[in-house]
Amino acid sequence: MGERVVTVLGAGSWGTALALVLARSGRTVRLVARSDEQAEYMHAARENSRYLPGIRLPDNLIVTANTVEALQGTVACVYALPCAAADEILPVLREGDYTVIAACKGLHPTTLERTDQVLARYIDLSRIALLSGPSFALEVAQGQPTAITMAASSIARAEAAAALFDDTSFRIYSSDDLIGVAMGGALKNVIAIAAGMADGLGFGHNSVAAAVTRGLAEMARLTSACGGRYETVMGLSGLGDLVLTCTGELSRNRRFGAAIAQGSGVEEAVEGIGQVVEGVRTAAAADRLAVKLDIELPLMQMVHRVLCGSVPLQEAVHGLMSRPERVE
Ligand SMILES: NC(=O)C1=CN([C@@H]2O[C@H](COP(=O)(O)OP(=O)(O)OC[C@H]3O[C@@H](n4cnc5c(N)ncnc54)[C@H](O)[C@@H]3O)[C@@H](O)[C@H]2O)C=CC1
Ligand SMILES: O=C(CO)COP(=O)(O)O
Repeated sequence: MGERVVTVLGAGSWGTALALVLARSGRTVRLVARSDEQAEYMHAARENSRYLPGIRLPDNLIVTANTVEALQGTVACVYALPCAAADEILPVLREGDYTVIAACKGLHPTTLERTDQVLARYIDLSRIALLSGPSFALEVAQGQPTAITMAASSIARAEAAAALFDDTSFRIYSSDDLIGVAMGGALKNVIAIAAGMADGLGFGHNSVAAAVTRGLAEMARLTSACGGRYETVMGLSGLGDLVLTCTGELSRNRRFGAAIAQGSGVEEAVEGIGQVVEGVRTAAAADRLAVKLDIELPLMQMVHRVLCGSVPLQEAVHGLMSRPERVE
């Protein structure tokens, strides 16, 4: 199976890192960039200098901008683009029998759909898998030990998708809880924004620990209400990724929260980071889901209110801390 072709859509940080893992696993990898210019540059320089500078692209990793050609004869297609691009890109993947592995993390801000639901609008459930868990692209690209989860509608399908990645530094656990894995990856970004805000306000470790723990309770509540499993939230794709992004300096969502606390506007903070910050859209979705499902998500809803300017950050902190005390 060493010669099998895998296509990766998205030559940003995560797509490039996953393409590197697949190439190290012996696959022939076609990495699809957004423009011919970007593809030609990366292909010639053997580097993604904007997103992962200094990391060499091996010869079995081909960079192209032609999605249709890149999908010919492929056994799997990894969707490693921001969630916002899904409705533009996924129709191209409708035909074909290859597995589609979505590696993006977010909830749709208006339809409130999870990644697996967005995919299911275009692709048969038997072809869908989700890859999610604590995995900063840079560390993955550097070959540092990483453990992550592959979910599909059955364990056998998840294992088959996981088997494409055969790099010992990239250890994949399997799950048949698509809902739980999709929710964990999306919601941890909202809590990471809160943790970044606490940091930006000059608060210490106590506040981050509080955000992680109470954030986890909110993630479990919302995931259960949507039909996902509590144990999944406690695993790599939930708690694992939550801890990583709430504490790791590499997290864009965390850095975004810190920039907001230091006075940046939302657009300015995203621009400053220069990469996707999925938690902004997901905070809006979580806020609406809380209302729709009649459940309490104080931290996530407060993040959304701060981001849309309806509550000043200092007032949000006071509001959260002065809620009636309750049994844990
Ligand atoms: N970077 C990381 O450490 C990880 C990222 N993810 C997830 O992977 C997804 C992608 O994130 P990153 O690669 O980090 O983002 P990024 O900001 O590094 O790169 C995004 C790439 O998508 C391209 N792009 C954006 N909109 C497009 C469109 N409409 N059509 C074609 N190309 C488009 C951009 O040109 C860029 O190359 C996100 O959902 C993120 O949450 C998941 C795990 C780790
Ligand atoms: O999802 C990630 C790591 O698992 C990356 O998080 P950020 O998008 O916050 O950088």
